[in-house]
Amino acid sequence: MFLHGTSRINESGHLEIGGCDTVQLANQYGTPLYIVDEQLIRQKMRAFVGAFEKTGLPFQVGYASKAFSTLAMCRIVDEEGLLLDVVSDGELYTALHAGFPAERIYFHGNNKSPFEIEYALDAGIRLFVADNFIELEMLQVLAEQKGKKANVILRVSPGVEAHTHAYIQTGQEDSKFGFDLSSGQAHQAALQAYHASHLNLEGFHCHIGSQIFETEAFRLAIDKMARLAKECYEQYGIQTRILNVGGGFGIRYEENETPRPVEQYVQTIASAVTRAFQRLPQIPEIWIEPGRSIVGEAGTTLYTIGTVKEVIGVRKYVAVDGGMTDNLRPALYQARYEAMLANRAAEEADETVSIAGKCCESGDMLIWDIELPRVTQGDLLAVSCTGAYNYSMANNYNRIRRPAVVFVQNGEADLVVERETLQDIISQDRIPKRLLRKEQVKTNESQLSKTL
Ligand SMILES: Cc1ncc(COP(=O)(O)O)c(C=O)c1O
Ligand SMILES: N[C@@H](CCCC[NH3+])C(=O)O
Repeated sequence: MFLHGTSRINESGHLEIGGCDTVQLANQYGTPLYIVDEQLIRQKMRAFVGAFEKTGLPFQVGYASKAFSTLAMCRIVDEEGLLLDVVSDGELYTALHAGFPAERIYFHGNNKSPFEIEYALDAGIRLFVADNFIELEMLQVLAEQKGKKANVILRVSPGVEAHTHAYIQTGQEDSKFGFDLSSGQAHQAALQAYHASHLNLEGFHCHIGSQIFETEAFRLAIDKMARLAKECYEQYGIQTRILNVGGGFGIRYEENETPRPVEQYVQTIASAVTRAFQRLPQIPEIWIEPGRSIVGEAGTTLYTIGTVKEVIGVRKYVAVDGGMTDNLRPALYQARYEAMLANRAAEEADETVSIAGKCCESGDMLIWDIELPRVTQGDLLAVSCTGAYNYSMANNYNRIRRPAVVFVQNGEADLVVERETLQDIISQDRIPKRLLRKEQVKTNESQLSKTL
């Protein structure tokens, strides 16, 4: 397994992250356990900011909450001075509850509800990334009702196909996200927003997909967005003050993968924007909003190995105490991960096994064909690079409890999300009166009265 950030193999032959022995973490917090290397997160954020500072251009780095959102994470994003991208009332609530300043939060999403829009307007967020005509109308009406002006940038689908899994491509024309560029919808939306009495159009947004290794797709998208900005300026007098080019920068899940260094993505974006906007009155403030490239490599999931089944002459299945409930990505995108035995990290691999999850789904396989030392029940498996879209996509399939999350740094571990309890699993359930057994009626009613 490729070791990221502060991960190393310590003198006991155990995997250590942030100065904490993962075997001790497993004993203390149980498994499955998400371990997050706080120093690596901060380092990634600073790398984006530092790379932009070198360009001398106006910029803002945002963090896409969808990759991993908790109260503690919002505190770190705030301390590092980034903007925060949210896409739901839940992400907004988390941010505000963490004390994240509303004026650095902006709201994404292709189907924002009236409640979400009102909540965000009341909170006084920085802006909305408007996705479609119905939303523009809702924003105008709700802002007017509140006697406010809503700042907006328009999400545009630029018709650029990035080379990544089809389910995480978003910039192509046939997409559920954004105003289509080629049919003239984006121009029409710009005109509508510009003339709306309670909207303040500040610019444009595009996001071409996720886990992108090439830089060419970003350049192509920026060229198209600059053409849109130029046409809007020349035809309607609209000035583009912000150009948000999204996130999507690839990371190294497997040792043989070679994503570009952050500086290279930033350099490409900065020079593409400078060149493409040279005939316009001003270079817009460049925004990016990475998620995966900030938290992905910082996460490691620790599992306990349970059963082992050998299909003679075919394959050995090694089952862990989690699976598609804590990491949906292999089942959803055929995503590949690397792993090691955390308690025997220095030992040589001597067999090929496949790692199965514990859900009642044949597709619940975390890793096919991985080389490991001969495993036994009770060994600890550490799967690397699980910081992004793991905890945030975790679910309770089979009524499995979602794991705890610990942040580690300088030898200290802080529990930032508690493991769900069995009580949590039924906490939202209600039994209708007609299904209650006699002895349950009283308890249920007293519970209900407590909730009401
Ligand atoms: C609009 C938008 N911005 C930002 C992101 C974050 O992408 P990534 O985590 O690949 O950086 C996404 C997710 O793909 C997205 O849809
Ligand atoms: N959830 C996806 C990426 C996010 C897509 C959001 N536009 C993944 O795990 O890779």
